[in-house]
Amino acid sequence: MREHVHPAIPSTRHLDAKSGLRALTSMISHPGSPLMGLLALHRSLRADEFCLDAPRLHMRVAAGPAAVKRVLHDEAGAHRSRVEGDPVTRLFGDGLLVLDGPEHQRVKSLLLAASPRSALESRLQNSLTALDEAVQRAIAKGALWLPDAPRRITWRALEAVYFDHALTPAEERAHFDDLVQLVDYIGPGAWMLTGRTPRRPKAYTRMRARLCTVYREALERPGDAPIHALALRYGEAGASFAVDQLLTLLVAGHDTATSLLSSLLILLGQREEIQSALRNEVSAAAGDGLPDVRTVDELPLLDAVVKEALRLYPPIHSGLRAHVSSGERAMVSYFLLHRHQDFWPHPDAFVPERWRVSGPPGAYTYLPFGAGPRFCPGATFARLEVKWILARILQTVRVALPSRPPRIAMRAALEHRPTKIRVSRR
Ligand code: HEM
Repeated sequence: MREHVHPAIPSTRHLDAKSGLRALTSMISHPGSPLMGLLALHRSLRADEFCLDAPRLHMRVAAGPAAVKRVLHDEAGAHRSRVEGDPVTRLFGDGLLVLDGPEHQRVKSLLLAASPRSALESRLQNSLTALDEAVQRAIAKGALWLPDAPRRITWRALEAVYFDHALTPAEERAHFDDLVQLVDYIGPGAWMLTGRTPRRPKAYTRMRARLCTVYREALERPGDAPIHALALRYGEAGASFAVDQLLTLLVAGHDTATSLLSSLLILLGQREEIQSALRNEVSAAAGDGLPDVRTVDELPLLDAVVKEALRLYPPIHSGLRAHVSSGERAMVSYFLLHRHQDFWPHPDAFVPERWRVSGPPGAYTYLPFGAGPRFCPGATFARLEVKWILARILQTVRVALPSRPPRIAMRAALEHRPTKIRVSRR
């Protein structure tokens, strides 16, 4: 195994011309994207930790288990989550993603305590009729547009379960573009090279105002959703802080599930035989009616397919950190880790069967939800909702890709370029 514990870390500056050109070409041409370029770099440098060096950019990339463990776990206290003034900080204010230290711990514990698996399961189960309406509306048009259709569905699920709020079609129409603008704002961009943070979009003010209203409703109407735990703890006086948490949950929670659902639909559109086997599995367990959340969660092929999609296309492709004293930026690349050729046979292929034989090939080789103090607090909910939505889609329609698979883009989450998935009733 190649691990650099006290490394003289190789850098992109050390690339020979041929490898550098290959990585560059991969970044800008089909089937490339910055992520595929990063993969090409990783394979060229043959190192589990390396530096990306460009004018105004110096970033350490952790891409092997030991290097990743060091950043996420062993040296977690030496890293801040965010850099002052970057778009994530400007958008989420004091949101969980931005907070560090004891305040981070407090908010995270509160949210985790308010979202035990049993409560998530029953809250999701209670919102299935509304969720199904969104699924049926999306497929009624004879095609599923990615990423818009999954975005609408997962947004609804998130608000129902975490905010105890039934998103109305009018609200959805009024704020869908706002949601997209917020996601666009925090994606990697020229600001990483220029150091100049773009202005916050107007959508920020509109979405915050909407979330303030949702929060006030929760203050007046107690319940057991995570929003009620925030309301109980922070009340009216701490409304601004609580709304920072809601905005964080909204964006972090729906954009990732959108990405995963899009990947699944694309992969199943390409692999008719797996799609068909999955449909049989769902039908055998649930017939044609609305499946039960727990039943769907326990289906073995569905579980393997979701795990493999998360490996191949981890929605959060990277975790960014900044070293507390040096300010040096570090990137944990979940994408590179999941396609590491020393650990995964056929790393770039979609092979759900690998999960039916065994688990991940070692500690810190498979981290779709991160690890250490900043692991994802929405992991359980994400798995439950995505499995259910996918099962419901497959119960109702066949999905087919019209042409070759779309390119992937390195946005806030990993995103497939806009794609039309044809659907036909079974
Ligand atoms: C398939 C869906 C999801 C995936 C793959 C995913 C993945 C991740 C990963 C990898 C991290 C750690 C990032 C890092 O290392 O910097 C993370 C953090 C986070 N996720 Fe998720 N996530 C998903 C869904 C959700 C949902 C549904 C929610 C909310 C309900 C959520 C809320 C968050 C928050 C708030 C953080 C920051 C945690 C912290 O900084 O302590 N995520 N997620």
